Amino acid sequence: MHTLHVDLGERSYPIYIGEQLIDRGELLSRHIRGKQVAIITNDTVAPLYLERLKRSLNGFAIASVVLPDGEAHKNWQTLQLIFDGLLQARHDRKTTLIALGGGVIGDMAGFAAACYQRGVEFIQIPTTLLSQVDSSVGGKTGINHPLGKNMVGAFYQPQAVLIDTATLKTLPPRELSAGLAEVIKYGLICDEPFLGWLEDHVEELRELDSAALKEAIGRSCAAKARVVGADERETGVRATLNLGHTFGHAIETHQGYGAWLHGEAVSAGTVMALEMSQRLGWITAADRDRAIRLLQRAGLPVVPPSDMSADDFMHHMAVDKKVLDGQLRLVLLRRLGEAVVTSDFSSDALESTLRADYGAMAQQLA
Ligand SMILES: NC(=O)c1ccc[n+]([C@@H]2O[C@H](COP(=O)([O-])OP(=O)(O)OC[C@H]3O[C@@H](n4cnc5c(N)ncnc54)[C@H](O)[C@@H]3O)[C@@H](O)[C@H]2O)c1
Ligand SMILES: O=C(O)C(=O)C[C@@H](O)[C@H](O)[C@H](O)COP(=O)(O)O
Ligand SMILES: [Zn+2]
Repeated sequence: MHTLHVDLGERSYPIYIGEQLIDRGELLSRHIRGKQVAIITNDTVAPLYLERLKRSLNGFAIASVVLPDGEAHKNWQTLQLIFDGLLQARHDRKTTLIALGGGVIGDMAGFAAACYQRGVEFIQIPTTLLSQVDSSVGGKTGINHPLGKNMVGAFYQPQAVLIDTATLKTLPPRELSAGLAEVIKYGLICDEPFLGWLEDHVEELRELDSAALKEAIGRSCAAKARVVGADERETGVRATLNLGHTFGHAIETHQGYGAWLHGEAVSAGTVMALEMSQRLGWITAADRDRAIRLLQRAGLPVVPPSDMSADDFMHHMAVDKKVLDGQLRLVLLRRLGEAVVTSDFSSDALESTLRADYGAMAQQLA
């Protein structure tokens, strides 16, 4: 087992990475204050891992809340089911919520923990690649609004993150690829050597090679912990973790939550951010194409949905959380391995980015 730390003063916590950690009850127990535990999961993950987790929490009074699966359920109605379950089981202020699942479960369970009786503790047990490399770390919790992605939520840090890499063995390949979009993001925004490593190991990752997975998850979590430790509430550098997300969230909202996976939308959005960075003369066409090729090799879409117009993008991007005083800010690349958050671009540059022929670009590189 490998342990990393998110350094946030009194809100600091460990990230444990290893195989079969779900069975390590003694590790989890260190982070549980009271006698009550509520496991929040969904109807896909529950049959796979819920009983094992319950067994390893021997001695605690355990309630479980099994939610309907999917991004389309990341909303108020589903959140209410968590509160219903906690109240029905008479959970008090010393209860600990455990999020067992992907990013949807982690974001919702974390938000429920932030709200229930004005705040109870929670632990993340992420079971998708995306949640292991990104969403379980950093304390962004929340739900979607029909008008915008993750528009209602709270910054609320977990007590611990327990990453059992063996859970990835049951993950569908499409979901694994979606997670790779966020892994590649770290290379692009802050770690160019990692990008080179990913170019050498992307096939191994897709084949679930355990050494490669451990390396990719460890390096991704270390990057995320570093950024979050420097800027917990996104007043500066943390916004670089949003590379590709302004375009990507527009895709997710416009297509209907769940039609495009988050990682898929981030991948196409990253291509748009690369294109814009190239149009501004910050990266070369060769840099852009290098990154697009890696996304393609990861099994990710690199072309935005054909039914989305430039106006559709502008409409959804206007509610992005990085918009300040009505001004759109985007995460772009100064070079591969260095991101900036900027509003320093002309409307022409944005317009031509939205109208670029991504289909032709993808075909040429495939
Ligand atoms: N809080 C953050 O910092 C942050 C960061 C990135 C993404 N997110 C959010 O995370 C969500 C996406 O997360 P995701 O990609 O994990 O999607 P997800 O939570 O929908 O999980 C993907 C699918 O995999 C299933 N699944 C989970 N673990 C499994 C396993 N081990 N075996 C088989 N199936 C399994 C799920 O039931 C689901 O069907 C989005 O809502 C996104 O906004 C949040
Ligand atoms: O942790 C962060 O900060 C991120 O931006 C990570 C993103 O991958 C993630 O999708 C996040 O939920 C997006 O945040 P939002 O504030 O744009 O909703
Ligand atoms: Zn993301």
